[in-house]
Amino acid sequence: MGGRTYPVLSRRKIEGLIAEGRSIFIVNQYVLKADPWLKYHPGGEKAILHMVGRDATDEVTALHSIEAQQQMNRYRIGRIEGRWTNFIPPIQGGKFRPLLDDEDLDNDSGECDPYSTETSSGLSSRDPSPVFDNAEPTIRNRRAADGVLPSAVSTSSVSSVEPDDDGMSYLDTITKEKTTLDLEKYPSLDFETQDAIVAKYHALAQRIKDEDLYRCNYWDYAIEATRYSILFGLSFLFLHWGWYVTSAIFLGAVWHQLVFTAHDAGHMGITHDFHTDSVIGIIIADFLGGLSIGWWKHNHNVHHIVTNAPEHDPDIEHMPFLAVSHRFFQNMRSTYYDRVMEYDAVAKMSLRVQPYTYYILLLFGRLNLYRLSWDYLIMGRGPRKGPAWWHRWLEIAGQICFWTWYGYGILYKSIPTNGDRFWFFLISQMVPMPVHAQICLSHFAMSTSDLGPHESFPQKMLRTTMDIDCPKWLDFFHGGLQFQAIHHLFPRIPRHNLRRTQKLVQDFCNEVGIPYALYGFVDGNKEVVGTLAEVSRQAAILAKCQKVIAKTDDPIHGHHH
Ligand code: HEM
Repeated sequence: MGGRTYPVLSRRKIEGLIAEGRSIFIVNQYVLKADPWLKYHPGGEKAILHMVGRDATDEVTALHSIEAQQQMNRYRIGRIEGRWTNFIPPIQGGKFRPLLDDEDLDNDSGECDPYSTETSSGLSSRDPSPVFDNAEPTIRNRRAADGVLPSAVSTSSVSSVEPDDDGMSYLDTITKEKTTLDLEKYPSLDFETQDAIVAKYHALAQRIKDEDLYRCNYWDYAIEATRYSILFGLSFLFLHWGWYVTSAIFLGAVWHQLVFTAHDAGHMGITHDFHTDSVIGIIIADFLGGLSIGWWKHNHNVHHIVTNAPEHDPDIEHMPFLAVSHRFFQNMRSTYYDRVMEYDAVAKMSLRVQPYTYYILLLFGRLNLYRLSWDYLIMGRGPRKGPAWWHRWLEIAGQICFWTWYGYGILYKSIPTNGDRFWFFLISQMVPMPVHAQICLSHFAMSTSDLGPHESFPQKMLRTTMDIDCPKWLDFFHGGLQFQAIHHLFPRIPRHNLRRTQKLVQDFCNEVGIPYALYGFVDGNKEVVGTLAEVSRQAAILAKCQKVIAKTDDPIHGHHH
């Protein structure tokens, strides 16, 4: 296929194809159409849909093996000339104008004015829809690029807002304030700055390759396996002796540790071979832990692409129990779950107390994961065709195996009384709680603002993710999640190489002027609880606004001054 030449496709043509429902994105200046592949994609449909209309080069390179990238070449339908200006993908609400039969496409060379407030493909005089949603963030970026803030808002206080409507202007003000803070803190979104960041990110990727940081040292996993075996062994020994609580604690500790290796395997970060790492992941997650790695990957793949976007990232969608952004007060529609996340009475009550209930909820996190795993496997939400078709069946076998050894073997056969069974179950399920806290820690306190489609992949990852500073000897406890920002930049780097990668990433951040968020474990937790408390306060203010409106609107009790 190497020698094949592809036609240059104009921006207008690409827009028209997307308007027809085609899944088109750009990789290394080639135009790819993934329609026939969507059903087969091991990364799930949504991962691709979030890249439609965008230059996906960095996301695709970060998340795929070389073989997968070669396989992708089959879907090339053309190429582009010049720099691609990202559209907002349809799944994120972007609007695309269909091609008209008599439209003159030759007028469009694919070049565009990035700061045009019209569609950058150049509106034709017969344009059927002069209002073009995809232009909106361009307007915002123009302001950002000019150093003018998105709107004249003060960054000092949110409580000064008049409760003049149903509270929506209050929420808008917070959104603008948060966006303004990000625009001040992070490099400008103009093309020149973002392109320079991307060029340095590519240089960083090359350095990482040159230093052989993708090579997994299997001895590191021999140490992991030894640790897991000792913990498992102790759990069974204490079970045998009738020390049920102690046994449950050790079993919970194994699960806490196993999650990290399942995460590595899920990212193909161990052998880098899709099938081998998938089997490792299924053995660990399903056979030993009772959780579906397929469910987790389905979720996690999207999370890696639209990190911390309230409408799109399932990892921060925990309504009605928790909200890490005021934007969840707006009955937002989740594109991941395809449903409205209602801000209802239950949500209002839970959010009021969320800084206090946070850790308690995490204690039950694992029970929720069983529910989600079964839903995924029973409903067959994963790929049914393509290279990952058999994962579902191996996972179901894993679930049967898990409930045989854990449910029947331990809970029923080895433990004599119902009381002991209850405590064993509860304690073993709760001990892995720190892993849930560790997962939330990476993102909950970071920005949830949408800076539009022109923000580069590396900047977005670093703006939405934090790392945890810990001494080397504690690395086993954090299991690699302490290097989450680095992991988001390069998801396939083996976990045990992340500490070495950190120095390179720090240099990169200094060079391009992106702050690298690094907190101690305790401080990071304080940030998270602080964010939960802030959102909780915002909910209380909103409720107050709405009460005032309700009163003034009430014809009997209302009193207009
Ligand atoms: C026609 C286009 C595409 C093809 C042929 C393709 C192919 C593949 C293959 C074969 C895998 C399995 C893992 C591997 O071998 O690397 C995979 C995984 C994945 N793909 Fe794609 N892909 C395409 C487009 C995309 C796009 C546009 C995205 C969005 C960034 C994406 C995101 C992912 C993710 C997140 C995974 C899971 C990675 C993991 O398991 O760690 N893919 N893809």
